[in-house]
Amino acid sequence: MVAAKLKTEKSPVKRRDPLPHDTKCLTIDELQKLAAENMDKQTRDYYNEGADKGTTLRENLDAFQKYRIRPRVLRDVSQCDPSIELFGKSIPFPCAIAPTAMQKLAHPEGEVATSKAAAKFGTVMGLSSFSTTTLEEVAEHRGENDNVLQLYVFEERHHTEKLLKRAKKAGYKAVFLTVDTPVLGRRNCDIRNQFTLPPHLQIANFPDENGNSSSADPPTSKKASVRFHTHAANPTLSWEKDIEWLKEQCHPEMEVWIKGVATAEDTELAIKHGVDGVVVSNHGGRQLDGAMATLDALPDVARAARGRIPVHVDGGIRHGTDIFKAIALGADCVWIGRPVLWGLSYKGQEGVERCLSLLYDEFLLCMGLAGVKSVKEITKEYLVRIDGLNLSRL
Ligand SMILES: Cc1cc2nc3c(=O)[nH]c(=O)nc-3n(C[C@H](O)[C@H](O)[C@H](O)COP(=O)(O)O)c2cc1C
Ligand SMILES: CCCCC(=O)C(=O)O
Repeated sequence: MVAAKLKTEKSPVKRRDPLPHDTKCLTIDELQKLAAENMDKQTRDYYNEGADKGTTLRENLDAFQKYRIRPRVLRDVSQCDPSIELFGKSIPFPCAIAPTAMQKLAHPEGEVATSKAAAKFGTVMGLSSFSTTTLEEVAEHRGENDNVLQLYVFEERHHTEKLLKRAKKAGYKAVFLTVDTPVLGRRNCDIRNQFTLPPHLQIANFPDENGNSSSADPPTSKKASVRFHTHAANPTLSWEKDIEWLKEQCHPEMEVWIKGVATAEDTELAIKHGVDGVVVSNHGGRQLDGAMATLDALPDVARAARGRIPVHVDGGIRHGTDIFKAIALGADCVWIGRPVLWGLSYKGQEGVERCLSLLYDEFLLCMGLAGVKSVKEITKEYLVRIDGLNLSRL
């Protein structure tokens, strides 16, 4: 009698309606295989490769296998709530869409399809500066959703200034300054394939003097004002010179986050310089090959932040249990890069929804089976680390 009464007093947790199963695509690994069938070699290589020998790309994935979950039982998990708050709004689970460039290579609707999927699902989308759709067009499809703009601060500041004004006007919530790209990582497949955007696609955010969007021309071309080969990397960026400037351009309308932090020292500096949040990232293993896996870097960053700013992480997340482990090691939220591109390539908007939905279902299942009812309950108490044959508590 008492138990029944207690149950009715609980506020019911609104769960997402599950998508009907796609029996060909029940895991992110299957999604990757299905996507590969729809991409040409240049696109597949560009999306999937890591820098140099691919060590960091592999370790981003493998790092999750160093941990196992310590499930607790008899906890009444009938009302699990996987939602969190991001930018002051509730999102269904602690997972958002990382910015990835040139999404029309994956699907003709490109970034618009991703924005629609994010809106329908209710999570935040990160848009790359090097998108094949303008930031305004992407924003038109975001519904009630928040989007953030990933930023490369170019040596010619005026390009960045213009972009920031447009982002503010279009209602972007934050800019994520990518800081792991002072020089461009070595991507051997792209070199071999002589990677370039097909002529019908443009880097849409940077029109040339005649108002035409720039294409990803080879570096020899003089046509475009901003080209990703020449502009993504900016070796001159520094804490002192650029962060203050960026905050002046963005605040108070847009938050300033730093994407690509890996150490406690840089986390301290980020806080000292007044940034609003950090993303532990190594650019999906596409920049410094031999850098730490992001999951290995995360605990140090989270310890240094001491809850003063949010700490997010990306890299190698391919299953709901990976999200659980990242949260347990101190992340407030994770971002996913390649799985979204695979979803896009598989079925456009529907494929991205499928990708998010698979991860959501897996995460919710993991919470229930591990015995936690809310995301804030997920702590390192729920993990053990595997060292050879030994399991150690954290
Ligand atoms: C094809 C591709 C393009 C990317 N483009 C950008 C970009 O324009 N800006 C950026 O900051 N990060 C970019 N990233 C990195 C992602 O934002 C993210 O850090 C990474 O993909 C996370 O790892 P995951 O792919 O294993 O999830 C890109 C990643 C990929 C795979
Ligand atoms: C070439 C740099 C822009 C896109 C990017 O960040 C990536 O491919 O990782």
